[in-house]
Amino acid sequence: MQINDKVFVITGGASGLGAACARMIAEQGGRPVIADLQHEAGKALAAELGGKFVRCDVTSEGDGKNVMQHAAAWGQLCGLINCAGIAPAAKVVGKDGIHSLQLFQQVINVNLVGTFNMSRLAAAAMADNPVNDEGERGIIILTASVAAFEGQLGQAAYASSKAGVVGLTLPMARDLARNGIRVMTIAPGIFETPMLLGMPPEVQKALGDMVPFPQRPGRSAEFAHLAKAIIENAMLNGETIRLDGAIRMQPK
Ligand SMILES: CCCCCCCCCCCCCC(=O)CC(=O)SCCNC(=O)CCNC(=O)[C@H](O)C(C)(C)COP(=O)(O)OP(=O)(O)OC[C@H]1O[C@@H](n2cnc3c(N)ncnc32)[C@H](O)[C@@H]1OP(=O)(O)O
Ligand SMILES: NC(=O)C1=CN([C@@H]2O[C@H](COP(=O)(O)OP(=O)(O)OC[C@H]3O[C@@H](n4cnc5c(N)ncnc54)[C@H](O)[C@@H]3O)[C@@H](O)[C@H]2O)C=CC1
Repeated sequence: MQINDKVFVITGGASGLGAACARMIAEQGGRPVIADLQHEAGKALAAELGGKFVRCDVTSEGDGKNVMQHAAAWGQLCGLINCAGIAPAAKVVGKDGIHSLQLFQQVINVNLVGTFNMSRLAAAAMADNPVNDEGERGIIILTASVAAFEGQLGQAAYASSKAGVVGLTLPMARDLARNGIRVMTIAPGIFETPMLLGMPPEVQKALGDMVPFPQRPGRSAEFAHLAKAIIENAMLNGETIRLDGAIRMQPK
């Protein structure tokens, strides 16, 4: 799929990995539409990149439809990159007592249901595109996490939400093959973003030290680099790619 002059929606695009993807799309001559809750950061980045910002809660059908309408009004929507996500931590039974059911539902709702909501709406919008020389109409990238495979202590909600994203990848790719839309997932390891930097320094160091090589957190531009490769390689479909420096997370 070509990026130049095409519209790409990036959820969670106001920060971290999503912001890096919005920047990559702009650098490649594409038209990034940043869909995020963070109004100020989103508008500022959109202004810097010559993109657009649409305030959006990915769990909202109305917000998602509004994003796709803005995208379609700007040009040909050819891609969606789902980066919106939250990562609260709580043990099933911890010093503060039993894991909140509401918290579990919120994490699943944002990370899994929100990803599905935006993906189905983008797929419907892209299904009307003319095909390119590969027969493609669009590309959808989901963001999981290594926690989908090695969730740590306190990650019951987060890890299961990300395992759900991994599980969504192949059936959605199978469903959308007839529409010429590919679906791929990136499972990042430890990446230097506000989400990670919000953790205590000792936790950040412990995680960074777990990475065999390179022994450091990933950079957001490295995530965007893989997203670009996925967009441009028509043979990548229905799979989850770990981007993690060979980390295999320990219990804590
Ligand atoms: C303090 C850290 C804050 C973390 C904030 C979360 C931000 C997450 C951002 C992650 C970005 C996403 C990146 C990604 O996708 C890739 C990754 O996943 S990177 C890995 C990220 N890892 C985590 O997020 C780990 C999350 N888990 C935790 O932070 C901790 O497990 C948690 C804060 C949930 C609980 O910590 P803990 O200190 O162990 O508190 P506890 O409540 O479990 O226990 C403390 C202490 O209390 C006693 N106790 C506990 N349970 C009981 C019990 N049932 N009965 C009696 N006593 C109990 C006991 O003395 C405990 O001490 P221990 O040493 O554990 O015995
Ligand atoms: N930073 C890391 O180490 C890793 C991050 N990830 C995942 O990558 C994705 C991006 O994470 P980061 O860039 O690190 O985090 P971040 O916190 O920097 O960015 C997440 C963005 O999502 C937005 N968001 C949250 N809930 C939303 C909602 N309901 N609707 C719309 N936007 C919403 C936030 O406003 C924020 O701008 C997340 O899905 C996260 O779980 C996965 C593995 C590692």
